[in-house]
Amino acid sequence: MHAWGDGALNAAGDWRYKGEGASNVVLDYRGSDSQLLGTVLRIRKAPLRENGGGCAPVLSDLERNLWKDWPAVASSSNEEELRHVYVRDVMRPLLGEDYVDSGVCVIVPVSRKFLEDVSQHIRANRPAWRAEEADLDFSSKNVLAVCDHTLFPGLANESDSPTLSIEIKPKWGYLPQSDAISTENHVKKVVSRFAMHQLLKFVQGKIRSSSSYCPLDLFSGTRDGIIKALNALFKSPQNNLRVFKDGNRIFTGSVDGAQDSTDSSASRDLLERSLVDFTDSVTGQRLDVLEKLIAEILHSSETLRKLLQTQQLDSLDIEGVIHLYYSFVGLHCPECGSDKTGCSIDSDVDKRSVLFASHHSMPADEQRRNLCKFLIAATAKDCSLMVTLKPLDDSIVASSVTRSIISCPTTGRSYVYKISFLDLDLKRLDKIPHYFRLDQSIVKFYAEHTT
Ligand SMILES: O=P(O)(O)O[C@@H]1[C@@H](OP(=O)(O)O)[C@H](OP(=O)(O)O)[C@H](O)[C@H](OP(=O)(O)O)[C@H]1OP(=O)(O)O
Ligand SMILES: Nc1ncnc2c1ncn2[C@@H]1O[C@H](COP(=O)(O)OP(=O)(O)OP(=O)(O)O)[C@@H](O)[C@H]1O
Ligand SMILES: [Zn+2]
Repeated sequence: MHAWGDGALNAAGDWRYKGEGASNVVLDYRGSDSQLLGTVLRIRKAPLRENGGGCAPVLSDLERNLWKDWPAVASSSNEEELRHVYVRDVMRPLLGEDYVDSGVCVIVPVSRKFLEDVSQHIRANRPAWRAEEADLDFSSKNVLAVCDHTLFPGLANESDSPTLSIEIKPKWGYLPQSDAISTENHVKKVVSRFAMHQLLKFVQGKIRSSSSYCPLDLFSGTRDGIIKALNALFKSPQNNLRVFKDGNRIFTGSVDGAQDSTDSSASRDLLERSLVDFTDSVTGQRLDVLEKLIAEILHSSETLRKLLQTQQLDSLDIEGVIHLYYSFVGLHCPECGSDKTGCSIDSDVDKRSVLFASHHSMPADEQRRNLCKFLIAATAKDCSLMVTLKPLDDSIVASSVTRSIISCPTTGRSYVYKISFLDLDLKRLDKIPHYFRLDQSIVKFYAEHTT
């Protein structure tokens, strides 16, 4: 990767808006320095209105204690270093070295002027609702430079065939079964978190219609389940699916300002047309072919299984973890039923009071390790997976011997592909009360509106 010197980032105009989430804006390089092609910058955002949910720039004393099993994480001195070492030391060993490229991540110093220029330059490309909520964090001294996973660096010059990238944000792939879940919230054990959250998002006006995508299908371990999930994602991409062609976003959902669900058939038609040089099939069938091809790749790979295992590190559920949190931070637990249920005749409440008392009296180190597992799982429930493919033609056969190759189950055409995880940021300890409130809102709202 490029040797970044002081002031390597001067020309804001060389960097193009590629996308953003709640916390970061990502730019790809469009300038003339060939060494920077294939690099993206990931720049932290800061909320425009302080909403009380903002994070401290680096770890608090409590968090340093929490993460002490990973010394480089605990001693991080700035946000970019924290992100980098958390991916390298915590997430990469869990998800697999082949799919997490923390090795080619560089922390690059930036000036305030560069960040301000970039902010101006990308304004028109940002979805209005994102721009109203946050701008770049102009106080950042560094940004992260990482590999652009929508491209195959090195293969671009060898072949004219297009590179396609499918980015999926899978969300929660399992149903929690913890004893800490109250009887009144039993629905959590049978309905996916994603489906329940859709209802709340719809009423809050965050989505225009409910998606039929079910993460349980994606993580089912079956080809048919994966195809069913992909089919629903293409019909209702929301913020769970994006497609890039040669690094340019060509398909997305409402989060990026695109039409959603019932309106997305027009953009699906456009996508079909963009696939003309990618699959060997006729119009009307290309998306089907693509879905089966992606399903084949995901089914034959260990990535979804590893991701699910990492999500399942949360075995106590937030209804159990909230008690560990209050003990760990040394505050009175406002959620605990133990002081309110003395006269209860409900045996579920009694049983759970005993369970929560045992959470509060758990040895501090065990509490700490369970909190770490919960937060690691939270990262795995929010990250994205990018599958990038390129038709394998004679010009790249020779250079692809060490790469993964898949044969399309419908057409037999061969593709070189890679799978990468994105957005493996650390979730902060002080977000746990928010997780509890959100969980309760989602499940209560769902229960009220479906019974
Ligand atoms: O809480 P959730 O499940 O809604 O997830 C949030 C995401 O909402 P989603 O439901 O995927 O649309 C949310 O995504 P959007 O902003 O809705 O695109 C963020 O990814 C957020 O993470 P962070 O604040 O960047 O650390 C996510 O927060 P975390 O829960 O991962 O901390
Ligand atoms: N290394 C990369 N290569 C190519 N595209 C990327 C890369 N990293 C991020 N992107 C694009 O930028 C978008 C935003 O990045 P990212 O998911 O890291 O933001 P975030 O704010 O952390 O997201 P979230 O809202 O999930 O917390 C991604 O959805 C993806 O489309
Ligand atoms: Zn408690």
